Amino acid sequence: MKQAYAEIIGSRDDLSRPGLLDTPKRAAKAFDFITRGYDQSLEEVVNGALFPSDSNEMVIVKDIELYSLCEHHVLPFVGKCHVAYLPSGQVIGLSKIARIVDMFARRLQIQENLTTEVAEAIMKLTNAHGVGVIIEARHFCMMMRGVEKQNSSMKTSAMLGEFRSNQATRSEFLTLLG
Ligand SMILES: Nc1nc2c(ncn2[C@@H]2O[C@H](COP(=O)(O)OP(=O)(O)OP(=O)(O)O)[C@@H](O)[C@H]2O)c(=O)[nH]1
Ligand SMILES: [Zn+2]
Repeated sequence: MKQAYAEIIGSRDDLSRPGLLDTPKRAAKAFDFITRGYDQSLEEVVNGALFPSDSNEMVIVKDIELYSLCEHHVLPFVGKCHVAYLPSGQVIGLSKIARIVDMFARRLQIQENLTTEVAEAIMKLTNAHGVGVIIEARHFCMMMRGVEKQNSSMKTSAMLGEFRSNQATRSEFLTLLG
């Protein structure tokens, strides 16, 4: 990876100037970090944090900040993720929802797939009656280059189980999000 960065940066600038000497190494380390989701698995991230519970009321975790990379341009898209689920006999550790979002975000992604992957993972793990995920994000490939729109954002949702089949559940989610 370091070699590849040296080639890319060297094609535009003088790699031997002091400011750039360690840049391929740093950039490789940074890329490794921001794509570390490839090295993680759901089991490892959740670490068994599922707890029996009789609660069957909606749980919402909102405003989970999100940093991902678009798979088309390898530029960041940045925003917020909101996750809701209807427990069925067990609840998941609160922080694990954010960890699951991070695991899928720290890969090359498109926003639609990221949204669905988070929803399906939580559904599968918790066996919930339903899961709803909404992501709103700004894409640097639309801001720094290309069409150069600074203020547009993209909103995507994935509704599974009761969030898809039951209009009242979906409405409660959207209302509670405010
Ligand atoms: N649906 C979707 N599209 C995305 C996402 N991230 C980037 N894109 C789009 O992917 C498309 C790639 O289009 P291309 O025409 O192949 O690439 P391009 O010439 O760089 O396109 P422009 O960005 O329009 O300059 C662009 O329209 C991007 O806006 C995403 O998360 N979801
Ligand atoms: Zn892009």
